[in-house]
Order: sequence, then structure tokens, then C-alpha cells
Amino acid sequence: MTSRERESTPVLALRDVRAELGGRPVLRGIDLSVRPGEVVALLGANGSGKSTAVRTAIGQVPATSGAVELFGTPLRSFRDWARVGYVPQRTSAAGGVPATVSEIVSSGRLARTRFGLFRKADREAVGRALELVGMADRAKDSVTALSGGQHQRVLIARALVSEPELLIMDEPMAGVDLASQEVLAATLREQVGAGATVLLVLHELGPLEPLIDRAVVLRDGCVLHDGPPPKAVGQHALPGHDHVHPHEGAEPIRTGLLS
Ligand SMILES: Nc1ncnc2c1ncn2[C@@H]1O[C@H](COP(=O)(O)OP(=O)(O)OP(=O)(O)O)[C@@H](O)[C@H]1O
Repeated sequence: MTSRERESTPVLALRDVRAELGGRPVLRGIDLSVRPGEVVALLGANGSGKSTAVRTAIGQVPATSGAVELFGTPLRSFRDWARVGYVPQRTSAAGGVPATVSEIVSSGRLARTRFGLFRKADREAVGRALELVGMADRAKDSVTALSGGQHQRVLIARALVSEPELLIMDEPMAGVDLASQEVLAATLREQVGAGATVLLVLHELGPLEPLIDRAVVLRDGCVLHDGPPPKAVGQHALPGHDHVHPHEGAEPIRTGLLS
């Protein structure tokens, strides 16, 4: 691939993708493309298929039809997972696994190591990722001792430690305390400034709004909007606003700032 082709090839592309969960259609033919350096927000009401779309993009949910490509390579032959950082939707404050903060973050580095052997550069990367999210002083602590927001920071450090070019985060702000939200927004700004491509599943744009280049809004497993972030969000994303706003006849999307 020439460098020009690399620049124009989407980092992530879903074309007419369908997916089912429990025998029920959840994605009903969606197109979603993220170009190099773009920051795209995936919005939509609860149950519209946002999480399923990103999980299909990384192969956690199989597409029943359509095409998924990462860095121009069909998903089935894509192996370069160190180029992708994924922060899943947080299901509980801390999982039942009694691992330390450092161990969890190190697990995100495995794709960059040779045969799983940790070298100095890998240990330094773990230190840097923890530093970025303000958790360096907790490296030896068990993750079970962390708050929800701190746990989220650890998951973000785990996604960043492989120095990915594409960062996919599923509702990174959900249930996160204000201090952690600020750390998270600063970390994202830093990544975007360094040229990372980002796909964010969000319930509301909130404090991340200034970073967003484009929004894709899903409704009932279909793309309702693909373009500038919805206007209502821009107009009302002022401090103090936190209300429900109807969007093009869709179910209301909460548009308030979190801070
Ligand atoms: N394992 C599953 N089996 C069957 N249906 C599922 C499963 N997981 C999710 N669903 C359904 O698929 C639909 C889409 O879910 P998905 O989590 O992708 O939506 P979402 O837009 O991310 O919503 P939320 O904002 O609530 O996370 C929902 O109706 C959900 O109930």
C-alpha cells in the first residue's frame, strides 16, 4: 500500500453490516466509516445498537452479512491487534478477577511483545499509560480496591498501552466521577493531538464535544444521521444544561454537559 492509499483508506469501515443477537436483528444494514485522524461519536438511544456496532467492528459479534475492514484489511484476516485499543462498556465497578492495576494494564501490551516477553520498553509503556490516566501510584493495588472511575481509567490505560492508532471506547464517561471524567477528557485530547483515530460510543457529547469531528446516530439498528454532531447538542452543550431534547423525531437524546 502506498502512503497516499494509506491516508485515504478508512481506519475502520462497516458496509451494509447486519448482525443478530439471540436470533433478533440488532444491526439492520449499517454503514460506518472512520478515516485516519477522525474523532467520530456513535450516538443513539438505549438499545439502538451502538455497542453491537463497535463489537461487530472488532469481531466480538459476527456480522451476518456486509463487510468489516480494519486498516483496509477484511476483519477475518486482520491480525494487527496492537493497532486497536478497545475500552468495553463498563458492566461493574470492578470485575471478580483479583489482578493488580499493573497486571491489567500489562495485558493490553501483549500484542506488542514478542512471545509475551516483557522488555524494558514494555514496562516503560505500562508506566507511561498509568501516568497518563493518573494511576501510577496505584500500580500495585488490586483493581477490586478501586472506585468505578478509577477502574475505568485502568481500562483506558490498558487500551492505550499498545500505542494504538485506533481507539474505540464504549461509553467511557458512563458512571465515572468528575475527577476521572476530567482525566479522561485530557487523555483523549492528548491522544487526538498525537494523531489517534477515535470512535466513541456516547450517550451525550458532553465535555468531549469539542473533540468530535462527526457524529453517527443510530436508531433501531439503522443509521439515522451521519455528519456534523447534531445541532441540538451544540446549542445546548453549555454548562448547566442537562435535559432531554428530541432529535429528528427519534427517541430523545440527552444533551446536557456532565460538568
Ligand atoms: N446478548 C444479547 N442477546 C439478545 N439481545 C441482546 C443482547 N445484547 C444486547 N441485545 C439487544 O440488542 C439491542 C442493541 O443493544 P446494544 O447494546 O448494541 O445497544 P446500545 O445502543 O449500545 O444501547 P445502550 O446505550 O443501552 O448500551 C438491544 O435491544 C439489546 O436489548
